[in-house]
Amino acid sequence: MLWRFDKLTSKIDFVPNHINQFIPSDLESSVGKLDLMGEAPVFFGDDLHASVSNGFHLKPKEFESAIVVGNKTYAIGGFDDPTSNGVRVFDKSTGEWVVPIVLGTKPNAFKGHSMMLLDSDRILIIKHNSKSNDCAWFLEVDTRYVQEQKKKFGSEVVSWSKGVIGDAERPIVISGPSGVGKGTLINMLMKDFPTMFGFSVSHTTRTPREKEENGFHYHFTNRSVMEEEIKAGKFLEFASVHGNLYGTSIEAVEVVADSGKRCILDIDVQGARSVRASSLEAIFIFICPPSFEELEKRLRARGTETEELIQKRLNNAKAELEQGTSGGLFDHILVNDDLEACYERLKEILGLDGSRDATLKTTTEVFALPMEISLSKIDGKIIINSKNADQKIVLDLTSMKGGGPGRTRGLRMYPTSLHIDDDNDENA
Ligand SMILES: Nc1ncnc2c1ncn2[C@@H]1O[C@H](COP(=O)(O)OP(=O)(O)OP(=O)(O)O)[C@@H](O)[C@H]1O
Ligand SMILES: Nc1nc2c(ncn2[C@@H]2O[C@H](COP(=O)(O)O)[C@@H](O)[C@H]2O)c(=O)[nH]1
Repeated sequence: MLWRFDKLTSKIDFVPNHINQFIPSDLESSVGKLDLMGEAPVFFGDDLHASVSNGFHLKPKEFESAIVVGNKTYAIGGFDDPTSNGVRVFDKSTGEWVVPIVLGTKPNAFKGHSMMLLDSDRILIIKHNSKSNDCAWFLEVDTRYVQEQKKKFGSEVVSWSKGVIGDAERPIVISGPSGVGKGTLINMLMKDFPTMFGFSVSHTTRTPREKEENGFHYHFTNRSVMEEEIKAGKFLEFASVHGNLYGTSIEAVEVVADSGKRCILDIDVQGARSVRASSLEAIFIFICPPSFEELEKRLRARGTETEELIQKRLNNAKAELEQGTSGGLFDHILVNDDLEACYERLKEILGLDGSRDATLKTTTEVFALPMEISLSKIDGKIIINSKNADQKIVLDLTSMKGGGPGRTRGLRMYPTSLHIDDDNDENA
C-alpha cells in the first residue's frame, strides 16, 4: 500500500497497489517544489471521487490513474466504460472537473498503464501487457496544436496520438489549382510505388463524378453531417473550395500511417495552410501550370465540370496561384508543363530518383512488453522497467516527429540487457 494526500478532502489514506502510481520526471519543474513536499503530486485513481462540483460522478473507473500538469490534473483510463471518453481534467484554478473534447483516436481499452509527463505539453502513456507496436501513446494536453484547438472550441481539449516505432517518412501535401495535374501525378506515384504511398481519402460535399468511388476517391457526404463531424473535432483540416466543403479527417491520415505507408494529401491552399499550422510535419509541394491558358485547356479537356464550374475554378485558380507561389507556405514549387519531367522532379524531391532503394522499408520487429511496468528516464531516454523480471526496454524519443492529431512517428524501441544503475535514474 502507498499513502496519498487528497488535496480536495485534505485526508490522508492509502492507495491499493493495483492502482498505477507514477510521479513524472518533469513534474518537479512543472509544479514546483512545494507540491513535492508532503503532498503527493499525483492524484491516484481513487482520489477522483472527491469532487463533483460540476455535477458528474467522479467515482474512479477501473484502471484509471492521474497525472498533474501545471494547474491541471488529467485522469486517464476507464476506456471500458461506455460513458467515459477516457480523459477527465481537474482544473485547480476553478476547482472543477471537466470532460474535455478528445481529438484523435483513443487507444483501445487496456488494463493498466504507466504515465510520464514529457516537455510539460504531452503525457506519454505506456500500456501494460501490450505489444511494442501498440504500447506507446501520447496525450497532448498543451502542444501548439492543442492550444489552437482550445481557442477554436473555447473549451478544454486534449488529443491522442499513437506512437509509431520506426522511420516513417513525412507525409506529403500536394496543392495547386484545379486541373493543374495533382491527381495525375499522385496516381503515377501510387502506381509506381504501391507499397510506399497511401492516399488520404478526403471528405467532400460535392457530387461524385462518373467513375468516382465512395471511400476510394472521396468520402462523399452531405454538408450537415460533415459540419457536425467538424464540430466534433474529427477533421485535421477543412475548407470551402469551389462552393463545396472538403476536408481531411484525422482518421484518413491515421489509416495510412497504420498501413505503414507514407501519406499523400491532395488538398487546396487553405487546407495546406491549416496542415502547416498543425503538428503533422509534412512536406508541402505546390504544382503550377505553365500558363493560365494551359490550365483552362486541361480543365476543359478533362470534361468533368460544367462551363459555370470551370469559370468558378479558373477564377479561384488566380488567388490560389498567388498564394501558393508567394513564399513561406510551400517547401517546393513545381511547374507541371511536360508531365514526365514534372514527375521526375517530384520523385527527386521525395528521394525516389534512384539515389536509394525505393522498395526498401524499415521493418521493426514486434515484441511483447512485460505485464507490469514502471517508467524512468535516463539520459533523455525512457526506460520501461519490468516490475517482476530483470528486463528493461529503451524507448528513444530523440527522433520523434510530428504529433497530434493521429500519430507520433520516429520512435525507437529496443530491449536492453545493459545494466542500468538506478542511482543515475532520474525517476527510480
Ligand atoms: N503535364 C500535363 N500536360 C498535359 N495534360 C496534363 C498534364 N498533367 C495533367 N494533365 C491533364 O490535365 C487534366 C487535369 O489533371 P488532374 O485531374 O490530375 O488535375 P488536378 O490538379 O488533380 O485537378 P483537381 O484539383 O480538379 O482535382 C487531366 O485530364 C490530365 O490528364
Ligand atoms: N482543403 C481541402 N481541399 C481538398 C480536399 N480534398 C480535395 N481538395 C481540393 O479540392 C479541389 C477540388 O477537388 P475536385 O476533386 O473537386 O476537383 C482540389 O484543389 C483539391 O486539392 C481536402 O480534404 N481538403
